[in-house]
Amino acid sequence: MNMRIKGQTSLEVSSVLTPAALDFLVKLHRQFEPRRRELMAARTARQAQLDAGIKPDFLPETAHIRAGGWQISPLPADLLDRRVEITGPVERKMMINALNSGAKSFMADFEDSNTPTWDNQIIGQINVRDAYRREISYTSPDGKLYALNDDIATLIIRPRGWHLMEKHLEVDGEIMSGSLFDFGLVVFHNLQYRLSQGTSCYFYLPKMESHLEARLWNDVFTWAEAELAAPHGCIKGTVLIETILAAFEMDEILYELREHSSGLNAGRWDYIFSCIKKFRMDSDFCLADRSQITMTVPFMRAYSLLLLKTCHHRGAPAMGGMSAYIPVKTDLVANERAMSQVRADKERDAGDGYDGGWVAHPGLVPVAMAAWDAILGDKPNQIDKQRPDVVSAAADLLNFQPEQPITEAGLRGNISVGVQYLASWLAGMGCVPIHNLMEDAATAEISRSQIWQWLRSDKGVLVDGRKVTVELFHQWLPEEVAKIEAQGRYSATLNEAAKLFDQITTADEFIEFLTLPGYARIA
Ligand SMILES: CC(=O)SCCNC(=O)CCNC(=O)[C@H](O)C(C)(C)COP(=O)(O)OP(=O)(O)OC[C@H]1O[C@@H](n2cnc3c(N)ncnc32)[C@H](O)[C@@H]1OP(=O)(O)O
Ligand SMILES: O=CC(=O)O
Ligand SMILES: [Mg+2]
Repeated sequence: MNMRIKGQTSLEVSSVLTPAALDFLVKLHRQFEPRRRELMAARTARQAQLDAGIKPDFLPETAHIRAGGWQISPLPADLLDRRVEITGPVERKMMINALNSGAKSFMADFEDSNTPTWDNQIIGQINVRDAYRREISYTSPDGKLYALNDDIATLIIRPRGWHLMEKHLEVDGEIMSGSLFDFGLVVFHNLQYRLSQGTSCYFYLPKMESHLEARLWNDVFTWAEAELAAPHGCIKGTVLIETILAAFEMDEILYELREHSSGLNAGRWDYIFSCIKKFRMDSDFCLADRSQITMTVPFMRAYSLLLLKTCHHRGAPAMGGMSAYIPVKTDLVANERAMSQVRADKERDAGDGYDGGWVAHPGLVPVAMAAWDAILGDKPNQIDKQRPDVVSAAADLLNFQPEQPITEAGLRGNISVGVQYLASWLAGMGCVPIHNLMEDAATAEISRSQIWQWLRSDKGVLVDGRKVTVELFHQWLPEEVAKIEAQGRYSATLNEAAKLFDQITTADEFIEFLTLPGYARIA
């Protein structure tokens, strides 16, 4: 077997990377890595078209799929009611808290909220394995014991996106895809066990840009089922629609995965990032401060309603995304503001027809539950609620408003969030509270890509008339770093984070994902 483990070895590593598991990963790599590479090259080619001013539209070659009367296969019983889904990194204590939170389902995250250090990936796999078997427990340094309740959330796993690699494992001299590594280990160690318990392995599939990428996931699922002697269609995947290009291919994505589909989710934060990234060279494109880009601005509303309509037409769950507001322990007024923001967000999604939505924190489960209970009552979901009234044309999806205000506070906020998040990420924590909001890789991407774009666009002008320039950025970057330093946060990684933030913001070429140069810097 031509394979090399480049990460540190330990008892934990050997318990995950057993000879049989490695054999499975090697086969998975050989089978699918060439197609993954082709699809990454196709992303680059598509970007060149966008840079040349060719606007995305619904695909003419798949019109027959959009017009067809097909539906996705029936859902398993434990995916019928997902009215509240909690999410969080694959950290042991948090996984126990999430499973016990009262939410119907829990997305354990190897992606946006996780720094993919070797340790996090391997320990995360152990935590997932123990959670599936209900053998997960934890004692905190101060002696508090964590164990599972009788009634726990259904576990759903989010592997890394197609662009991320696992540099600690080489097959035939090539480093392995992070998606295939995460997915492969989860199903290899757990699928047969889950089936023996009358359930299965369920996934969230992130950051796809086309239905051909969904076809690759579908083929990976089918291959894994055959290899592990599991019934075809038992693995299920919910696709995050979190890129502007995928919004034009929602029917096609559901169609590709129709025997493995458990619906779509409106991944709002990466979606906003994707809009900025894909139209970065469009002189007409510019978005206002990050705080202004809410779910009710025209292009976000068009996307969220189209997702809902598409899912229900195909008998698929439509899952809402995440408000970034989190409980504020130290300030009652700020806490009540956060709760009412989350309440409004969930009530809008539930009222529109969504079948459930994400929360970032156990303290938000009751608020979200109340919003869906009020609409659903005893029904598990509202997939039967059709939305023929929704018409989201290409022009609606591309109606990028508002362009203003861009403010000093918005620009400084983006610098502060970007640097703090990178400092945390480099220290191994992929999700943190900053300025009382949940920040993860997707929200931080918005902050840094906005500045890149404002620097280059004629429209990148502050409300007071000042143009956003490299000089202004270089004046405010050290000022914001000094404020973070004064709070004593992230001292070990702050300088490196500030340097990296400066590089990716001022680089001539747009860096596709901040986690790519970030990954080169972690062990
Ligand atoms: C764009 C996207 O991709 S969204 C999906 C990715 N993002 C996420 O999954 C968000 C996950 N959330 C989190 O990581 C955290 O809630 C944060 C970082 C936002 C806030 O963290 P903190 O400020 O440390 O939370 P806080 O101190 O209030 O935590 C209180 C308790 O709740 C637990 N907790 C907080 N969030 C979660 C969670 N999402 N899942 C499980 N437990 C949680 C903490 O572990 C802590 O437990 P303890 O009292 O037993 O020690
Ligand atoms: O993954 C979710 C998002 O909003 O991004
Ligand atoms: Mg995302």
